[in-house]
Amino acid sequence: MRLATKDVTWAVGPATIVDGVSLSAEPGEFLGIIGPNGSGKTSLIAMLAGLRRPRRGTVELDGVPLSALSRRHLAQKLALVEQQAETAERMSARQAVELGRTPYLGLGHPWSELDDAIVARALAQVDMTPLADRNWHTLSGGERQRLHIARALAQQPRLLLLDEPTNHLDIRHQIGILDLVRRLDLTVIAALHDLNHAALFCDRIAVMQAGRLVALGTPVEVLTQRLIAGVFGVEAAVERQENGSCHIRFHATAGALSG
Ligand SMILES: Nc1ncnc2c1ncn2[C@@H]1O[C@H](COP(=O)(O)OP(=O)(O)OP(=O)(O)O)[C@@H](O)[C@H]1O
Repeated sequence: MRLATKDVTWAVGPATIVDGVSLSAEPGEFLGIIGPNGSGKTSLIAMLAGLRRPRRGTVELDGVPLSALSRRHLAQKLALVEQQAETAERMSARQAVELGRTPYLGLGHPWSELDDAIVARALAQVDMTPLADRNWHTLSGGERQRLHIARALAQQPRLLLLDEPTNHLDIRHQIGILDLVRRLDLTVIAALHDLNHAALFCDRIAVMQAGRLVALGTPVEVLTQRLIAGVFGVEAAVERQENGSCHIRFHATAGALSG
């Protein structure tokens, strides 16, 4: 499934938060979005998910404007894992994942064994089967994050939007989740903070700075010493890997936060 934006802009009062971004994610592609805190990644993802209406510009799924799709239809195509999604409900881990089946249920479509199987598979994919009956409120931040991802997988979308999906995860699960979503036959768009994860897993990377898209290309094209210094304000050496990817080595700089 292809998702494309044209000139999307979002503003709060006079402050432009996302400024004229045009990009596309092609079917099966893993597109990373990187950029400093406050550069507009979450705001852009909210527009890509149809949660926020652009003040200007369009977002299209396979050529159809998001605004033309019903919420139910959109939820069967596209799943979002938000950065800080919480639930106040008392529910088990499994019940949290079962919510992913909501867009498929209704009159004439009651819960079935197939739904059970899809939920069980999603729990297994994120390594949460052993904790499936635990109460949500007793789970750690990383376990909850993995359940959010399982809920999105249970939604069986064609396109997965992830806002910092590895937040809270230990290194094994960070790599495991990114590897999992890369292998699925899905279009994936993910905001990532770890530039080496972006280099390792993304087909292409979009770079946001102060609301604007300032670079878009393969990891090797985008992750240059110059771009990292210009956008993130840190010194780094970029090493080319034998497999064609790159690895970034950051230099500790005294007073990096003092501007
Ligand atoms: N509803 C809002 N009202 C006012 N300002 C907002 C609102 N939503 C976002 N912003 C501002 O817009 C800017 C972009 O925020 P956004 O959350 O999109 O950035 P981000 O790149 O995802 O940041 P982070 O890496 O910290 O998650 C920030 O300066 C934020 O304070």
